[in-house]
Amino acid sequence: MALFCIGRYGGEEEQEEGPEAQERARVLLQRLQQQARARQLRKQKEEQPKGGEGELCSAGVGLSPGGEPGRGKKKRKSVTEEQPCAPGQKRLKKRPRSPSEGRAGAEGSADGSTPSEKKGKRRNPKVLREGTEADSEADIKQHENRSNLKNKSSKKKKRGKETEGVETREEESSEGAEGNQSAKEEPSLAASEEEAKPPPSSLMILGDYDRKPVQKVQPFLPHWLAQPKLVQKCIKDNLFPIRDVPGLHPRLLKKLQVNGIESFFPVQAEVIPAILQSASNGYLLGQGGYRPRDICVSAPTGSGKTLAFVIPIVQVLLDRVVCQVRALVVLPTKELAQQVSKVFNVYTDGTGLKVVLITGQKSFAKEQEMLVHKKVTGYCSLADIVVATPGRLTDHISQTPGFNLTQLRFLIIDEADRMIDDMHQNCLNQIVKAAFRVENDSGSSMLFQRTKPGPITAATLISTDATARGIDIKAVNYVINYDAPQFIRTYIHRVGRTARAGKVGVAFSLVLRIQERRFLRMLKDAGIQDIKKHPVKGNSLKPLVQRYEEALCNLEKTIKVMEMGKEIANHD
Ligand SMILES: Nc1ncnc2c1ncn2[C@@H]1O[C@H](COP(=O)(O)OP(=O)(O)OP(=O)(O)O)[C@@H](O)[C@H]1O
Repeated sequence: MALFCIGRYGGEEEQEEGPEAQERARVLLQRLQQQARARQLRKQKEEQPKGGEGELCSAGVGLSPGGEPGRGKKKRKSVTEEQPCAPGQKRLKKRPRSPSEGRAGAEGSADGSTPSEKKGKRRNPKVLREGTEADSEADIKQHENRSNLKNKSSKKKKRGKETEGVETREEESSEGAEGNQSAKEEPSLAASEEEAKPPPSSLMILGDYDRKPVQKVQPFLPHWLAQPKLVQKCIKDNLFPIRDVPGLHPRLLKKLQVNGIESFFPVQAEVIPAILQSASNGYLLGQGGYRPRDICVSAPTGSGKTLAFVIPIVQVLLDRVVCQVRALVVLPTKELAQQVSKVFNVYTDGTGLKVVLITGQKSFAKEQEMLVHKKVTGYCSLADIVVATPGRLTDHISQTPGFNLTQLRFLIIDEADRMIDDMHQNCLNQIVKAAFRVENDSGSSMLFQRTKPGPITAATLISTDATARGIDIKAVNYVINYDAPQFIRTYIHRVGRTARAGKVGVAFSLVLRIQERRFLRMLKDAGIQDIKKHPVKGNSLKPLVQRYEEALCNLEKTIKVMEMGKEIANHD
């Protein structure tokens, strides 16, 4: 600010006042310089007995916080080296000057004052400086001391700044020369200020390095998550006759009936019309012509989530003309993908829509043949609906020429929570990237979270946690947890293999006495009641040990046979 004032007053007043003003300026300038020298001597005297430590402290004040040691030293250098330099003079020529300017500049130099230094200091954005050049000299020394210390620890940093420093120096030097001229141009103002109150030798730190309080990000739940549409949990009491659901295609109504479905479950009654509504005019559009809504569904295991997306997808694609991948369902395991593709096959049968399953159960080349066909005119899709596991899908995205997801209308991430748990995010990113490439702007995505099977023997499903989710096997009446699940989620996915689709089922959990308390508390916290305790005496289990071991041997053999069967299928 002070610098600005000096510059603004330059020239004109002096021209008006003529030689008198010039003389006055010269005298005042001399007085200023004397004062500065006196102050410098005083300071040196004061500082001498204190030794190095004291100097460093004061240098700390002189420097802006986080000081720029390299720059401080450079400035000093630039002052002596660049004082007479041309750029400053060139700039001086640019605007009209009073005759006094030249003299004042010459005087400044003669007395060892360093215009660029003065101006450089004043223009330091971090420090508002009001001292005289003597202060500047002292400060520069302090800068140097400090920079010497800092340089040891930050040589690299300094090197980086040197180039920057050179530029700054040049600029400061030229500006400094100008500033010096201006300072001399306005002796009366400077002098009167100087006399009224001696220039403070201290520096004012503006504090631009002060730590600003980090704003706390308030947790925010989007509306759809904060206020979800709740659906009835109890299936049996909340059935919706399929004819009452608006907008259902007669063809699908018939198919549903043929497959023994007369009523929709609550989640279906909610989701099916919502998706159909977005496609009511043949295009996928949301309300008011906006992008169709994304839907996130979280419903209990066995509540009918598969049909909730299969039915509307098939209906929307019924009228498609060209075969293109328009629906993609991604599931974490082959078994789940197989299960879902079967349901699609049931409802697309006789419609011309093609469903392709890509899970790695077949060879990569075979899957490529199922997905695309190469013609003279280019590739054409052989799939309308792709049901896939993430790994294989991403392989096709990157390696199958002609496999194109840009016409996608529906992206279903089934078992979304698990996909995230299992670190499939990277695959998801690639899928979404491919699906939402520029051409596709009207995509809609859905997240379905469901609750997987392992080796199945004739009548018993023996499942690990890794295979306990989502698999739908008809008429499973009992689930036996032969160890206590650690987490409620694991428990729910395991027991969810029974009591599906509103039916009843029973789950047994074998729990050691030491595990009992924790297990019961976990169920209670989850609101699971109706638990009956059946104490089993250790002795009564002994006769069963042999049978149990035999069963394990049989299981091992069965798994081997199944693995061999899969390998043969892969080679076909
Ligand atoms: N409206 C319906 N009427 C009769 N049965 C139905 C109906 N909808 C679905 N089902 C049957 O209910 C069972 C469970 O359905 P589904 O597998 O879709 O459940 P889910 O919610 O996906 O379960 P999970 O989360 O465990 O995968 C299936 O056998 C399915 O055929």
